[in-house]
Amino acid sequence: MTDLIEIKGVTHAYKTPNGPLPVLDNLTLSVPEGEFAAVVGPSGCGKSTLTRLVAGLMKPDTGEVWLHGERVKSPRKTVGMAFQNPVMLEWRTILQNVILPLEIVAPSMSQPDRKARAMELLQLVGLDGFQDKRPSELSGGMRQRASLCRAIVHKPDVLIMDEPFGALDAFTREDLWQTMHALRAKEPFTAVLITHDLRESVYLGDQVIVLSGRPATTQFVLDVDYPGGAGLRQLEGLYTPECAAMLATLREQIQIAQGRQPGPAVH
Ligand SMILES: Nc1ncnc2c1ncn2[C@@H]1O[C@H](COP(=O)(O)OP(=O)(O)OP(=O)(O)O)[C@@H](O)[C@H]1O
Repeated sequence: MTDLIEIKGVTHAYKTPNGPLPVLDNLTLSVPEGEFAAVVGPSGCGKSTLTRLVAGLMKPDTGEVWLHGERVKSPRKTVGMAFQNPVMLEWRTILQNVILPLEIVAPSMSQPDRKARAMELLQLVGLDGFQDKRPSELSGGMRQRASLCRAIVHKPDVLIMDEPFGALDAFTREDLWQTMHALRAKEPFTAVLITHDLRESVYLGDQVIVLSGRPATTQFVLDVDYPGGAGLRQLEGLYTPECAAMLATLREQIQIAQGRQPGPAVH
């Protein structure tokens, strides 16, 4: 499998009134095409900075970011993004919000084709019937579903998600995890997910990348061998000894990243 995202020896420091704040330190990682990478690490270690670099929203001080064999030097249209608080335009309907990236990336696409594409995704995430509502008429979970549709409507090379489920209650979050798997089964994409939730990282990730404390570097990579084999992952798999062992390993790595002695694992 070829690597779709390649981050090679990236170092970055923010300029602050108190001097440079080193955030990334010689960070190297790669995500093969079609894979889902979950990124975890201590709070403030530089995870969001990493997503901005991949999207081309900022340039690293040193090192290189490559996407699909091209060096990233400016914002990329071929990247879809979803955040914790989806920014939806209230004067547009849900359908019009989902269509928005197509208006920018595919201006020659006909209106009926745009609508058909958006409706296909809205149906897939269980939002058919809500396409004419305004964002404020939907629950937080529904808005996040619509935001995921908007992030992939233009078939981006890579979907970057920064804590997209962080503000949702536990049950809604689990529903969204399953929706994410359903979306990937329908149209595979390469994804980078920033999360603080280790269960989420294991349920969704093909690999879980643990970043060290700031300035972040790649401390550990877990290849997820999710119980149940190929096919849609079942939530029940999270309660198996295999998953418990993976979660214990990740928990230990996070403690190391936080500069703490790993404590006993709780199963
Ligand atoms: N534009 C900026 N200018 C100066 N400092 C910044 C800027 N953006 C982020 N920082 C600082 O850089 C560090 C890393 O920020 P970043 O948001 O990448 O971390 P994070 O791992 O995503 O954090 P969290 O886990 O809390 O979401 C933080 O200390 C933050 O305060």
